[in-house]
Amino acid sequence: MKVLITGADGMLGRTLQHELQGVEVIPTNHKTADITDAAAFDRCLALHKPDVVIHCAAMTAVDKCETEIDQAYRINAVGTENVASACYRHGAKLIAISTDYVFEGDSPVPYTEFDAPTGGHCVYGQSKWAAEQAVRTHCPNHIIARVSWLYGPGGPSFLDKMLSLADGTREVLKVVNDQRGNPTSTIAVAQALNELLRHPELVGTYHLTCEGEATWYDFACRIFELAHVNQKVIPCTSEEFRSPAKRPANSRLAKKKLEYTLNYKMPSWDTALADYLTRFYTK
Ligand SMILES: NC(=O)C1=CN([C@@H]2O[C@H](COP(=O)(O)OP(=O)(O)OC[C@H]3O[C@@H](n4cnc5c(N)ncnc54)[C@H](OP(=O)(O)O)[C@@H]3O)[C@@H](O)[C@H]2O)C=CC1
Ligand SMILES: Cc1cn([C@H]2C[C@H](O)[C@@H](COP(=O)(O)OP(=O)(O)O[C@H]3O[C@@H](C)C(=O)[C@@H](O)[C@H]3O)O2)c(=O)[nH]c1=O
Repeated sequence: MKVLITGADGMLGRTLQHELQGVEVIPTNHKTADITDAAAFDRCLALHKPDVVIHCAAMTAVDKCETEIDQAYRINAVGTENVASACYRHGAKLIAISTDYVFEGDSPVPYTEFDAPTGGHCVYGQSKWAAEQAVRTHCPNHIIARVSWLYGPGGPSFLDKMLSLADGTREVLKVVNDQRGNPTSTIAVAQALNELLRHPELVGTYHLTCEGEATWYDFACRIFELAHVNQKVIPCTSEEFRSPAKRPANSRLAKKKLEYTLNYKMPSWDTALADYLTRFYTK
């Protein structure tokens, strides 16, 4: 099976290049397959004839999307529309990576695959929601895989930011404690995608996030604890730590589809984080 990856030089794309098993991987990037150029992307699929496209390419700088709105929609929404319609024309299954930020975050319980997002409060989430709708409209043979709070080899991620901020120059770090989600390793996502690739009959929306929940503050504390970094962290509200983009208060995703169709369990975020730091972190 041939699997073409868009945005393969990004954090998730790089992990997928190493961790996908038993398939031929065709990595593409901005230069070899610019998703905003519909004709060029179509030619790319005509050339490689993949069975599956894993679509990772996106504009992921959440705060930057607030000011560069056209660019966010050009890449995330129109780019995905191009990928979806090319997949349909060339008979490739599309696995499109989406995000917890498509939800508003005001539910008191984790969101399931059967809850309807609105796009949330920020431009990044809204443009990714437009991307999801483009996938559903233009390529019936698809999986929309929502992931969240990713970290992985080489970053960039919240984990990398925390470890670089803890350089001994700051007495305390303030981290928000009123946004709750599922910190997720790109390796755990790759393993779940391996399982989905073994089941070409499966379609629709899937949540692929690690089990268990944390606030960004909990996540930061555990990163420092497991990495044996001595950094004081204090909890704050999102009002105190002001950012241009409004993130969801509740980003937790329930993994009902993995349970119903494959009986597959994602690892706990704590175990995945410990494994990751053991493998990839050196002081
Ligand atoms: N990081 C996270 O915490 C989360 C990510 N996601 C989703 O997962 C996916 C992968 O994210 P992640 O790996 O972290 O993101 P990265 O930002 O690390 O990687 C995205 C890649 O897409 C590339 N790209 C941007 N524009 C284009 C374009 N026009 N044509 C081709 N490639 C392009 C970027 O290239 P360049 O650098 O050259 O612009 C980059 O290599 C995305 O869809 C993201 O929305 C979902 C939830 C959480
Ligand atoms: C750096 C820093 C951030 N924060 C807060 C800001 C924000 O509310 C939260 C996370 O900040 P970040 O900007 O690192 O993370 P952010 O870019 O919002 O992460 C998101 O990225 C996109 C791509 C996704 O799809 C999401 O799933 C999610 O992973 O932590 C602090 O409280 N203290 C700090 O020192």
